[in-house]
Amino acid sequence: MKLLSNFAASSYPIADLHLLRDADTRAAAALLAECPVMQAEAGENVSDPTRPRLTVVLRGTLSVQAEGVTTRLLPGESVGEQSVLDDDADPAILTALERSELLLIDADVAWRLIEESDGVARNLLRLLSFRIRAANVQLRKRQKLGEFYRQLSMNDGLTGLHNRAWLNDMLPRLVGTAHKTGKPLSVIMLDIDHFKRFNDRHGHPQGDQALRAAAQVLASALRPSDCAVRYGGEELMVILPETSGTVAAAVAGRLCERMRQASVLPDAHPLPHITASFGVASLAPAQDEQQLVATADAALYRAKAAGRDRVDVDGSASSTPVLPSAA
Ligand SMILES: Nc1nc2c(ncn2[C@@H]2O[C@H](COP(=O)(O)OP(=O)(O)OP(=O)(O)O)[C@@H](O)[C@H]2O)c(=O)[nH]1
Repeated sequence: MKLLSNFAASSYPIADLHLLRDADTRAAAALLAECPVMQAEAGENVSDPTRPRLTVVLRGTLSVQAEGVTTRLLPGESVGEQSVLDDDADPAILTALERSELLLIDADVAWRLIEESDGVARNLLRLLSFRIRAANVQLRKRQKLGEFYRQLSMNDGLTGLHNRAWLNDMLPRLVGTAHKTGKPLSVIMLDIDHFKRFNDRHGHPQGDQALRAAAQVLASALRPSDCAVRYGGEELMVILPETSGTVAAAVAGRLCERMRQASVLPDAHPLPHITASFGVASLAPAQDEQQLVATADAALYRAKAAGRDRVDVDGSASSTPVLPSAA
């Protein structure tokens, strides 16, 4: 930066400085008289990381970069108020966006301006209050964005169901709650039958469509307290809090039947259908979430081995084929 003059020798009126509006102009002029007026070139960094001070834009534009947010200062506006109040150097990066003229006010002069003029103190409070509001708005926006991305990262892009990351986060909590409250917790693992064959016959995009249809069957058949998860590939899972094994088996039977009836590719002739195999397990005393999933997986394996398109309930003697409904 190049020194142009001191403020007394410059032609800038005090009334143009926002911070000094309604201040006692004569007293302010006396205090500011020796403060330097500097010239900065476009792109020049004009921050001072060593000491607190006020920087007032007299001409040109200044960019202020702080905590990931960039703002522009126009003539009359200032930066560094908080650094003066904190008695600490301003961490913001100040860059001239064009050839600019700046008034630099050291912290001790800034304090005397505040102490000697109610107007300056009032302007400062207004300015800080405005900045707090702006910072709060930014914070709320970031929180919303963060929540949006968190939701996104917890959902499977293809089916819209919860994904494995969600499961890894939620299932231990649900298991913990079930053990603590003594209420039952059941899970259903299901896997689309012969899905490789479906893909080979109809194509991978149609396979994706079948997966979406299967997810839709789950989403439309469950209570709001139940959760459907894409466990991986063509394997899905349903979590049923406060649900006994008997009820979960009935739910699985209903899902098995609806899966068979689901309209997968409505425009295809003949209409392709999917079936799925289901394994049901309920949380046993002292069981953790991994053991619960492994138990449901074992039941699913038995349902596959027994002929697919059926439900196997852990602890029951055999897997149950679900008969087509009369309708
Ligand atoms: N279209 C599509 N296919 C997938 C996706 N994820 C996994 N698959 C396919 O699912 C098929 C699973 O095949 P397998 O594990 O052999 O099982 P399967 O053919 O369903 O046979 P069973 O489970 O024994 O009835 C593979 O061909 C995978 O490519 C997906 O996101 N989209």
